[in-house]
Amino acid sequence: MASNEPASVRAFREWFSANGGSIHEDAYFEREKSGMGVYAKKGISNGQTIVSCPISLAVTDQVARDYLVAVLSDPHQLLEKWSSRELICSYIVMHWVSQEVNPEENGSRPKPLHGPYLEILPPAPNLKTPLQFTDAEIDLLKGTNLHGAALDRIEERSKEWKRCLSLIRETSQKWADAFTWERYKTAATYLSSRAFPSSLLSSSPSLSDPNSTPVLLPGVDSLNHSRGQPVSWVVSNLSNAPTEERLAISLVSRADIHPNSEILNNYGLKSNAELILGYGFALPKNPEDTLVLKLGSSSVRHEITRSGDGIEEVCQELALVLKQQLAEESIEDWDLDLEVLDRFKEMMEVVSSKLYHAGARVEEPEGDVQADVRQMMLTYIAGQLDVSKVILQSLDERWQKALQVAEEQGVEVEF
Ligand SMILES: C[S@@+](CC[C@H](N)C(=O)[O-])C[C@H]1O[C@@H](n2cnc3c(N)ncnc32)[C@H](O)[C@@H]1O
Repeated sequence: MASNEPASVRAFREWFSANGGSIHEDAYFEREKSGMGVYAKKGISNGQTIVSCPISLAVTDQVARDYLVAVLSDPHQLLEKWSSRELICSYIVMHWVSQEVNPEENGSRPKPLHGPYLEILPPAPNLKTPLQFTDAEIDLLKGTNLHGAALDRIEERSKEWKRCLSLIRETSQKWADAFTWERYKTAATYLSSRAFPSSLLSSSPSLSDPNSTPVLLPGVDSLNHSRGQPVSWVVSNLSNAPTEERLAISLVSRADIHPNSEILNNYGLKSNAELILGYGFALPKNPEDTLVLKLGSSSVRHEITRSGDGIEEVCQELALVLKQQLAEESIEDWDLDLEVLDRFKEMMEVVSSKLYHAGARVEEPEGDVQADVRQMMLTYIAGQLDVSKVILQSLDERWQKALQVAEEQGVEVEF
């Protein structure tokens, strides 16, 4: 219950309410493996606000830029070129840096503002995205699409960290020494696993604004995900004043919550690849799983779903490739279909075999592999294999149809 909450949560609650935030009186935080979970002391009825965060408490790229401009020497030109992620990650890391490095070194520089919020976030060892994977864990992904995606993610973040570090070093070598890769990875994981789109924070909120940037909303981001959980994110005016600064974003439950059950959010429909890369967890039998296929040197990326959407587009691309290879030669439609299906099947046999091998390696891993990471990978690979089975089954059905068409045209196809 609230009185048994960890000291960090009590300090967060104090900071949050002193700055205009509010948390439902029957909601309490409990420490768990992934960080915190939020639970209901008593039943909470449909339509009630669970948590409300004023926009003035949000961690935006503007808040981060203002702080960095104030503390770094001559930062203007460089900071202009930083992405929202670089700004926010650096701002987060500077909380730890400025706390650790001699206060005299910091002089009269302003302090970052979100300390009590960062204190309730999961510590680095509890984070499980590929940024935290050991080499052995990354290697286990070989043969899956996630292997390349994980390596790309690590490389991109590492480049960002080096760029940010070089500017920090111009101000203070001690700061630069404390501005570590480990800390930058932690900040980047906080951002990928908790950010909301900035387009939500307007008096006319939207989820599909291409200019949207990531924003952290303390408190609102404390709820775990449940697929399909009915919730609303509501933008309201705290004081009836028509200024954006007085806006707050609230999470409202759209279902009755039973006593002692977890209060959940809904992060939207995401595949396990997306959940692992950004959040560090996977959902068993996730209906949003897709298998990504690319043909040879083609740049087209096909995402095949569990219901087989996307298979037809791969067939069409293969047919185009085959027609180009045949040049002037004429070919019956059913014959082209059979060629396409043959090639597609060959490709899927390679994909499935790689996935089976990856699954077998994950079943009996070698080296430094954590049990929960191994389980997450097994869940991901099972989903990839499910989609590849859907594809193979669809190819068999298409094959039978093409044979039937050939037969109707009086052709008996021999193998
Ligand atoms: C926005 S935070 C949610 C609250 C979080 N548990 C905390 O400590 O603050 C997102 C993180 O919570 C965890 N999480 C959320 N939903 C989950 C779920 N359904 N299964 C496993 N972990 C989940 C993951 O570690 C994820 O990166």
